[in-house]
Amino acid sequence: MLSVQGITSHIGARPVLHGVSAQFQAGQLTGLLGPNGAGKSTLLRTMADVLTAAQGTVLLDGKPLAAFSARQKAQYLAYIPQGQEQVPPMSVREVVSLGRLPYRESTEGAAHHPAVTEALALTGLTELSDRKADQLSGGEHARLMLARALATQAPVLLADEVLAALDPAHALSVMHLFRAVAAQGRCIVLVIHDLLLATRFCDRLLVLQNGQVQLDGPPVALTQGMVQHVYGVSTRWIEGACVPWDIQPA
Ligand SMILES: Nc1ncnc2c1ncn2[C@@H]1O[C@H](COP(=O)(O)OP(=O)(O)OP(=O)(O)O)[C@@H](O)[C@H]1O
Repeated sequence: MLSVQGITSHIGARPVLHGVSAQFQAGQLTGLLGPNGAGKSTLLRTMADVLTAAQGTVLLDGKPLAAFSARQKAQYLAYIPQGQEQVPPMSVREVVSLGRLPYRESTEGAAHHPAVTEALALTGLTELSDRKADQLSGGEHARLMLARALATQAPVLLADEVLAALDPAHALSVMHLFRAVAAQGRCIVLVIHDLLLATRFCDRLLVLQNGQVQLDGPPVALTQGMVQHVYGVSTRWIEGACVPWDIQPA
């Protein structure tokens, strides 16, 4: 559904990605892992067409991104950037309804579109629908951004560290939600630092280090040696999930 071929990126003179290639299938939840500065957000932004690579191609259903109009891309790709985005002084429901913009629905129609109501329910925001969006807590804001992305009904969802502000219950609920959304046939790429949740919930892990792919495979391929090599931490596997255990002595 979505693939990157030989992506090489520079930010200023600094090389960030070096010939990254990968394929992301419909119905698959991929965890994009790697240490701080590895290039995960840069790769995601390139796939979202926010950044243009110096070399390489991003293909959607086999066609280069450039072959799609801006509106087609907005209908096809939902992107949640890293960090807390400033939201307009609108209600939670109205901000989620902005996810319908690529379809040019009327403001009134969009606010009551079934996809908006469903996205609010799936992210546990129904009761906050009428609250001012700029008055939410960090975790509620993260779920709002996810709800707006889900309201697009885009077949590809690119999410950058959406779990960072979530408490354990909401983090688990969002991972279950991603699984359910992937089961509908959507393609999800999630930048994630939580090894336990990544190995427990993702179908596949793509691990970047210094702008290069270190691993592309199922969660079980993330061996203790690989984690030690990439992050410098020791791990234990508990019930099929990789748990960071201690920092390796330098
Ligand atoms: N606007 C920018 N100007 C200069 N350097 C940048 C810029 N954005 C990113 N970089 C650099 O590019 C490299 C990759 O950044 P990127 O945000 O892709 O990493 P990441 O893997 O997402 O990291 P993190 O886990 O910390 O979010 C880093 O060394 C970063 O400092």
